[in-house]
Amino acid sequence: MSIRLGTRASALAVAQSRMVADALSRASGESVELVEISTAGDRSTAPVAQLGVGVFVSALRDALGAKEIDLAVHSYKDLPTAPVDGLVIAATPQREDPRDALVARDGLTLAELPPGARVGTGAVRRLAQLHALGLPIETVPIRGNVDSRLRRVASGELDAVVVAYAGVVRLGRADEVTEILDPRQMLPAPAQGVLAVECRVDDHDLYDALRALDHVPTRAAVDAERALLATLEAGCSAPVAGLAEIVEHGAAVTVHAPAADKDGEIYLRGAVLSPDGRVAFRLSRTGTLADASTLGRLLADELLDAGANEVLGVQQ
Ligand SMILES: NCc1[nH]cc(CCC(=O)O)c1CC(=O)O
Repeated sequence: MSIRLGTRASALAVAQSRMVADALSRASGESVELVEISTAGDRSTAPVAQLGVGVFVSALRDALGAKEIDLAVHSYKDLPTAPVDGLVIAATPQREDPRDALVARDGLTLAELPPGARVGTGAVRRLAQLHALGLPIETVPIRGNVDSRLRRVASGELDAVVVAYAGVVRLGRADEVTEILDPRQMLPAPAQGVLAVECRVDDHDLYDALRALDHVPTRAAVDAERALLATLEAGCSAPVAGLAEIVEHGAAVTVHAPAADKDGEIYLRGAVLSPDGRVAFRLSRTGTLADASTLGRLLADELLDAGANEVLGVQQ
């Protein structure tokens, strides 16, 4: 019998799941079949901020718990920060480029967009950072799968959209990107570009097979970014961004390429903004790969002390 991998049905989710299925069958010698599962996030057209965290993952986790599937592949950034009883993230494969990207008409970059240009994005984090740039553009809240968002530019309805570069790459459409956004302008979401491969805690054979797909520096970066998010989250849905990079030979490099050892250094940036982008707190800190979660918590505490607690509505 083959291993059943549960996935959302979107083109991006299926592309990501195929990558994991291929890697797992190479590592284990077993065959892996994809099982498409519809989630509340796929069925509803309401804004994600309104539907709540986890709308893309609950149905997959239910199917995993009920043994209808053996593993689930998620976009890590879609996972709520709370762990789930009985399930474990067995692997975080090597990260894709975590930055955000602009897909604009006529090859335009952000700076080249004319006054009044309509730029679509659904994420409060992206809207706030776009506003903070002070460009004469109009932001348009949109949602939907990456392919349907790109279509709004092709159809002329929008001048541009901001999407995760990783998603466009995995769909094989990187050539449509007109600018990769510098994290100094647009800090990505914690865990953007990372896949979470989840199985049942007591499924030891599968867990062991999946461990072979885990990428240590990616896991450390995610631990730092997610600890930052979890510490800041305390009862809020304000725009929060975070990016951990590995320091190699004195330079910070995005985790997607190099390997690194546990003694290596990690550089974490964090940002908290008001939804209109008028107030922004941006701080960074370095730590070791082995202590990645501590680094995330410490940076979150610094952001809160600097005043982010007021934007977030957290009582300190
Ligand atoms: N629910 C949105 C979502 N979740 C994961 C990705 C992209 C892939 C990734 O970050 O791993 C996207 C699309 C986007 O943000 O543009």
